[in-house]
Amino acid sequence: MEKVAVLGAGSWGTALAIVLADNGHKVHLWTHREDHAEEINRTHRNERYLKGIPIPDNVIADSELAAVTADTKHVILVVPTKAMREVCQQLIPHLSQQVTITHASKGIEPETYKRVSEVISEEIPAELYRDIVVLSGPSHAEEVSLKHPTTVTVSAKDLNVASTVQDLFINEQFRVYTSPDLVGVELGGALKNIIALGAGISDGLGFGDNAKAALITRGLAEIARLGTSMGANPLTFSGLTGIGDLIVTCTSSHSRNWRAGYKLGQGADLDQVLEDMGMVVEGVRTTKAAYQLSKTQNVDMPITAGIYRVLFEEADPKDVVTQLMTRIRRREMEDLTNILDDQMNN
Ligand SMILES: NC(=O)C1=CN([C@@H]2O[C@H](COP(=O)(O)OP(=O)(O)OC[C@H]3O[C@@H](n4cnc5c(N)ncnc54)[C@H](OP(=O)(O)O)[C@@H]3O)[C@@H](O)[C@H]2O)C=CC1
Ligand SMILES: O=C(CO)COP(=O)(O)O
Repeated sequence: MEKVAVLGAGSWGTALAIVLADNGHKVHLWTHREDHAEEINRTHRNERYLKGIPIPDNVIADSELAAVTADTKHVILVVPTKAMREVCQQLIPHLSQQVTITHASKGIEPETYKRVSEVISEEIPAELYRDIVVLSGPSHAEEVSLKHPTTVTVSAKDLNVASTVQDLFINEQFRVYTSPDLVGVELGGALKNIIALGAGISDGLGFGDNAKAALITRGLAEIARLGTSMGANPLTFSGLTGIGDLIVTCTSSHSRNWRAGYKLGQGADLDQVLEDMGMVVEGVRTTKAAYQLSKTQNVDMPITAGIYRVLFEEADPKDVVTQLMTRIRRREMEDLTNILDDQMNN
């Protein structure tokens, strides 16, 4: 059994800490607030982030990074992507031996367009870690903490290191696969949040299952287009971290992205929605990043562009739906039909 440091005591950090504790590991859960650590240790609950869920005794919360990281080979980073650079910088002085860094955050940094593993590798000197692993897939913290069956994927440049993280987390309720496609796994997890905002907007406008299915399917098409242009394997998007996470986030009221979208569809103001949520809604920043990326990569992403206009240009969601539905007529599998056309003509 290992000592594992989990950095970030929100819903996902706490749920992953519980999985690790269930596997017999000694888990040190870092929160940047001393009163939060004290409350978790006293009540064995994290009521604000995971209501009513008991936290096992082998999870110890702490606000001191030195104590959390001492004698550990595994550091799990689970803070919102916005906080990732800052937390990495705080972590550096406490890394006395080479660790495996796993992150479970889902986002892309606006302006730099960096994936989370790229942000981590920019901040933490390479000699301080073995490799950077991503853990992603369809996994709402609320259900994981209830031990409902869940499947996720881990990926890293070195698949042997990803396998050690698979060993750490896997159990009868939490099945962990490995994948060699780090780029695809990270991008699928980040980009699905944009489409989940769209699915929420669609539901908030009162549309039904047809619209939702259209968003999921056409959303996947544009995620795969951008992803492959950035070096991902297109097959990854038909897996857990692609379509799997897209389905769970677009159809579940657990999803903060879906819930934020739902309120926007009903006419609420974005700042108010984010304030009321009290938890991270990663899709907002990632929409900005993906919208910028679609331009630099010259990739058509009409749904992302529409959601960008709703979030940042005060577009009326109803008008955006009309614009999407009245775009120039297309063939459905544009890339596939282009290939077939080429084959027929040669
Ligand atoms: N929730 C889920 O089901 C899943 C979430 N994820 C991903 O996990 C990541 C974290 O999400 P989640 O746990 O849900 O987020 P939450 O909003 O539930 O919690 C965020 C946590 O991060 C802390 N935090 C925020 N800023 C900082 C900072 N600068 N330094 C230190 N700690 C900070 C918050 O502290 P404070 O309380 O002080 O604000 C809080 O403990 C996201 O990228 C998300 O997409 C992935 C899969 C599932
Ligand atoms: O990524 C998630 C489930 O896989 C959680 O999604 P939300 O951040 O929208 O709640």
